[in-house]
Amino acid sequence: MKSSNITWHNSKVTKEDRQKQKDHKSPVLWFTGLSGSGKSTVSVELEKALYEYGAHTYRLDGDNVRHGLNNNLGFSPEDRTENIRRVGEVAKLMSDAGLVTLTAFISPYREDRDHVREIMDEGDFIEVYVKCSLEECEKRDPKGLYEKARAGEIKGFTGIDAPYEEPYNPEIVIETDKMTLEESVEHIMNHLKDNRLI
Ligand SMILES: Nc1ncnc2c1ncn2[C@@H]1O[C@H](COP(=O)(O)OS(=O)(=O)O)[C@@H](OP(=O)(O)O)[C@H]1O
Ligand SMILES: Nc1ncnc2c1ncn2[C@@H]1O[C@H](COP(=O)(O)OP(=O)(O)O)[C@@H](O)[C@H]1O
Repeated sequence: MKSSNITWHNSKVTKEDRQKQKDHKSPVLWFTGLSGSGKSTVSVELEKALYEYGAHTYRLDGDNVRHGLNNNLGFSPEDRTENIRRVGEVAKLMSDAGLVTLTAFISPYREDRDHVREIMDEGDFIEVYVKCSLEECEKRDPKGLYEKARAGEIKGFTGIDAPYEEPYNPEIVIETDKMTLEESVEHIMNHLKDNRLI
């Protein structure tokens, strides 16, 4: 809810100043996909590749942010929406700070991802659909959560008894059940270079 007693205070250093200083743009690469699809694995490798390329970057991850900023949120539809709303605002601040910002959240609801897109400056929001079959994600089950969900020990688990709404027009699709980790990272790096973002 907006309060009429809060007024925006402009800085003397602009987002464009910071991008010029860093010699790259500051897009938000929004990784979305099922649990176990590879959001964290790919974004960690991409972060390293961007760093070695000389870009200033930072990565936000669902598992990590839920230990701190969002440690009061669960997995109800409302809590997931609030999780994504908060992370979207933080990612916007990081983009404004001139960082190539990577976010790795299931972010299952189209409406929530579209809201983040809308608050970003034109061209800053790059939706990266980490596509992987539920069958493959369950086979991987890196944290044993699918097994717990199937056993009924976790209720409302994405893909099992909670929905995942696939992106309609993501800027990038990486199929981690068909592409190697290296191929995924290269594909994203090429997209960033081709679009003169880094
Ligand atoms: N019920 C339920 N559903 C889905 N995921 C669950 C759940 N409970 C815990 N976890 C673990 O939390 C990680 C997902 O957190 P996110 O913040 O990315 O989820 S969301 O965007 O709010 O939907 C997710 O991490 P990733 O596997 O990295 O996606 C899970 O390990
Ligand atoms: N081609 C691939 N790309 C990314 N991850 C892969 C690939 N093949 C297998 N994996 C494995 O899949 C799992 C993905 O887990 P994780 O990155 O935590 O996914 P998420 O963050 O989407 O939950 C990891 O154990 C990773 O080693």
